[in-house]
Amino acid sequence: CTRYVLVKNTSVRQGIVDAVQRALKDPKVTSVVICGQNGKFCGGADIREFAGPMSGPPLVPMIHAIEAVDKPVAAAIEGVALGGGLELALGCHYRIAHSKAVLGLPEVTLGLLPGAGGSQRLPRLIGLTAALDLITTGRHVSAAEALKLGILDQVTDNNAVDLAVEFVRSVAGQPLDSRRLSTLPCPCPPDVDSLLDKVMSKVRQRSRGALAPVACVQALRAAASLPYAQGMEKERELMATLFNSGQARALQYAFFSQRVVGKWSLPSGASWDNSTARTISKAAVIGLGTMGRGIVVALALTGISVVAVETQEKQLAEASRVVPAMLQREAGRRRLATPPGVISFSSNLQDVSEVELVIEAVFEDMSLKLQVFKHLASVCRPGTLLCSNTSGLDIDQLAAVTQSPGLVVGMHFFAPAHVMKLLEVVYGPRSSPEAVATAMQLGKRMGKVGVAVGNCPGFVGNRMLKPYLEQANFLLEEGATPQQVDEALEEFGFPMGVFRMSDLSGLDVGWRIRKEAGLTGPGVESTRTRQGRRYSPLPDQMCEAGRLGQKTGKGWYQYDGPGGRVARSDPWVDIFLETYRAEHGLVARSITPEEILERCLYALINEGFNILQDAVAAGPEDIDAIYVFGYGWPRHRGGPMFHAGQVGLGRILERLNHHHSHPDVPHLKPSTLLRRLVAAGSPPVQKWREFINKERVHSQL
Ligand SMILES: CCCCCCCCCCCCC/C=C/C(=O)SCCNC(=O)CCNC(=O)[C@H](O)C(C)(C)COP(=O)(O)OP(=O)(O)OC[C@H]1O[C@@H](n2cnc3c(N)ncnc32)[C@H](O)[C@@H]1OP(=O)(O)O
Repeated sequence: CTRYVLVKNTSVRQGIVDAVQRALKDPKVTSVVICGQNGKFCGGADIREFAGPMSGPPLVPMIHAIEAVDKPVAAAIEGVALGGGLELALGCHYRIAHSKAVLGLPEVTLGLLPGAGGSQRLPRLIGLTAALDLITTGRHVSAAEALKLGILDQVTDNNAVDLAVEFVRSVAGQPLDSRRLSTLPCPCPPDVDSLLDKVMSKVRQRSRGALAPVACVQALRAAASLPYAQGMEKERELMATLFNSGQARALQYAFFSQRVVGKWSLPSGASWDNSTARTISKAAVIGLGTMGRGIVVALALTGISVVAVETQEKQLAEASRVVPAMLQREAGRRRLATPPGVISFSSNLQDVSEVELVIEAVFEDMSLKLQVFKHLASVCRPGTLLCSNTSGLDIDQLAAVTQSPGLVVGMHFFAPAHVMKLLEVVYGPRSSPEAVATAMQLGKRMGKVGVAVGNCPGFVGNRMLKPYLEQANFLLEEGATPQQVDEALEEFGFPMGVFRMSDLSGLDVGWRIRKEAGLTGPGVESTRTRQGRRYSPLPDQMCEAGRLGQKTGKGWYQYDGPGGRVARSDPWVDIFLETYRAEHGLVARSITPEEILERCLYALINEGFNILQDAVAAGPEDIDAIYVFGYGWPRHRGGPMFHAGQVGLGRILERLNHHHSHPDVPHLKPSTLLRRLVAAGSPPVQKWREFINKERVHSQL
């Protein structure tokens, strides 16, 4: 056995082709092991290569050549075998892995399918049913599961390369025909067509307009019904369509955005690589409503000891009963044998005196939060980090009532907090880099996508949501129905339209915020202009009528009683809207889905540009990650700012100008940043950060 070292600076693909050819020609070589460097087999193709023409030997013939070799070839899998990496391993005759290795074909998450033979070889190896699951979800599997599925031949806790070498030596000279997956039939269940139809309708429903999952099922149908060569032809055709689709570009952008946001920076120059995070082992959560309970579970799942405090006895009793069950369920879902963290419940704020970090999650009311922060400042030992789960209140105001404002940050979770991936980490002008670094690191430990954002009403996500909701309400005034608006947004790819979503979260949430802002409530005149701007009192009137959404069984839709989930249109709402329009002298007009999308989405995007201009978000990737991970923006559309680039900034500007000039559709004044970008020739989204920084230096923003 000779070890050929792949020369650095040569592309991996070229290196493999050369090494295999040399091994073939070398009579001393009886068998071949392909392994990776530094304990990692292969994470797949370099996604950045997809942006331009791919150079070097193509993967498909390379894998065919390996499969055709007449000496046994084994893949020794350590670390990861993902995408093209697993496809390469499938071309080998044997696969041997370390027990900690992770395998998968995640191409679907990048808008692609396993296009180097994976869609044809995997079902031939593990059967159509299991391959459909792995390929349409892109999920990663452990070595143990891969062994059970038949992807792997052996798994070891010791050195996988040594075992693979020993193994291929032992099989040298044995026939290899049955090991060449391309030559095997695809094991299928008897009712193959009905299985494929069922999976197709499931992925269509789940993926809401995404092309790749559908193409994956089509490729697997080919594997089930066609000879290998024709199946490969189908795989190539489907891959070519996906490869150049906007969706693949959007999903690949989303992959990198998720990683870019981890490299946070603050306007002060502090950043992820020059700030030190504290490692938290004891934390407290104050307030055990829906959000607080989810946060307790999220913390406990990371192994942190949590003091869970609730001063209302009834709420405390309920939380003490519900939270352990939630923890157990979530630990089971994550396949953890026992939940690692310890939770203690208390009604006494004094009990948080020994923790290193507190997350306040009480009712969204500034005076209450100020009271809690004052109390915490007196109870906690010096140096304790104080965080608020506020969804939009002023972090700086909270920091001002403590002795160490530098140790105060926002940690804005999204419901349910133990499930949703997004975490907005909100820094105020006085938040220290250490506090931001600690909150970001804690978020990462909880498996969240943390995004550092500046302090302004609503931060990033909810600030952008405001103009979106506002336009949706205006559209109702002008003649649309809640169903029409929701259908347009769901067709775009949102899991739920704006009105169905409002019904789910409760209409009273926004009502309370508007009351606090003095926009509605006793003594406020019922006009369509408030505080100098067009205002729609429609959602307030719904609340006044007791229609708070799903919880009351009635909202923009009707449900089968309080807590019902299935939304049905409600003639009451139609009459309510007609009466409202008549009272205000409004004449309903017909509104197209295009107008609904432009008015709602471009309003939201425009606010995104304002946020970038105000340096509340460091870059477009931050906004896009927030919308994809927290607000249901369809991932295959990249995020609102990426989408703006795909539509064309000139087009967005033109449509905003159009709607803005309409006398009854104000608030859509295009942002200065959008205008400056268009004037600069609409650079791609990846260049906006640089552009904004330059504009700022030259005081153009
Ligand atoms: C006319 C057109 C005709 C078209 C016809 C086309 C036919 C062409 C056929 C082509 C066939 C191609 C087939 C192959 C496809 C693929 O392989 S697609 C890629 C599949 N692989 C993946 O999706 C894996 C992605 N990566 C991960 O899941 C994780 O990164 C990891 C490997 C599990 C490691 O995780 P972790 O340790 O947490 O590190 P990260 O922070 O995630 O990553 C570290 C840095 O590495 C960068 N990175 C990771 N993977 C890739 C990648 N595949 N490509 C490029 N870069 C990658 C990541 O961005 C991080 O970078 P920094 O942020 O700069 O540190």
